[in-house]
Amino acid sequence: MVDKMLHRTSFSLKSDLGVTVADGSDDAFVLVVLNYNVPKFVPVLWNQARLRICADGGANRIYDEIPALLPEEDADSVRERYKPDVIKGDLDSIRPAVRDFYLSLGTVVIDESEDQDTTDFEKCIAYIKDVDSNTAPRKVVVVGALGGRFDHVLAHINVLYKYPRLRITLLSDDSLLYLLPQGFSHEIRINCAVEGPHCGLIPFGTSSESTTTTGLRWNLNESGMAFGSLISTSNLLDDDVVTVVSDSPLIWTIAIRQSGEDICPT
Ligand SMILES: Nc1ncnc2c1ncn2[C@@H]1O[C@H](COP(=O)(O)OP(=O)(O)OP(=O)(O)O)[C@@H](O)[C@H]1O
Ligand SMILES: Cc1ncc(C[n+]2csc(CCO)c2C)c(N)n1
Repeated sequence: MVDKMLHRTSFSLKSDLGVTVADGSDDAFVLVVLNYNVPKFVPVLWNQARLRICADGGANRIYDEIPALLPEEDADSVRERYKPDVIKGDLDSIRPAVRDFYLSLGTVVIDESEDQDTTDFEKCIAYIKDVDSNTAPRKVVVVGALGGRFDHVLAHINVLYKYPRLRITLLSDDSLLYLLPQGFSHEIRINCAVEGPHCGLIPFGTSSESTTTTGLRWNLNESGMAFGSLISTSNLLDDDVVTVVSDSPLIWTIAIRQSGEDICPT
């Protein structure tokens, strides 16, 4: 009997209640900001996160783009309110003035320029795994993770495979994705306020000899999947619960619902 792993997108992207999810709650998450387009809902996510980490030049994005997303507020007070807890990386992209601004507010800045074998994103994930002492479930939401340079995007997906015990969600304005690790049966509870209806199951890295799903328009029934033959893209939700059983780790991806699309499938 394999254990069941439950997946649920518990964050909200729509309304800013100004509430941090309680530390220790199953829904608590760490927000990681990368150096790519900041999605418009980042201020909302920021307020729900228990810890906020910028990967090197991700700090420039917060400094420059959050005030632009909140144009009715004074830019300097927005910058003081949206202060990263930690900035980590090889620090070749953060502007000195941005580094000094956040240092003066008490942000912890960690320079690992001697490590040229792991990306700034992976350095942030290593911080969460090894340094963050919070005992809450290690859920991580990463923004600026999809789109942009293709080698970076592949490195982001590789980190999911390197840290299968962290529950890392990569997020953009259009999609989210996470790993369904090998050795579990997976139950994905759809949060229809945030995600759907287009979705996919991708055998990155390793092909699958046998995958079985329920809850999709085009289910797999002990089907093989591999690049060069079948991968499941442009699939659709047929239920608010999707189950996946596979002999391989798979990437689950689902569209972010755009405003105006609020229809749950059942
Ligand atoms: N063009 C891009 N597209 C997608 N992701 C990016 C892009 N540029 C940076 N990132 C992400 O943001 C993180 C911080 O980026 P930064 O610009 O500070 O450094 P970099 O020198 O490009 O990245 P690294 O030092 O990690 O190779 C990177 O580790 C990567 O995860
Ligand atoms: C085989 C191999 N390929 C590429 C790099 C380059 N690299 C990978 S991560 C990183 C750090 C970027 O901040 C750099 C420079 C390497 N080291 N080893």
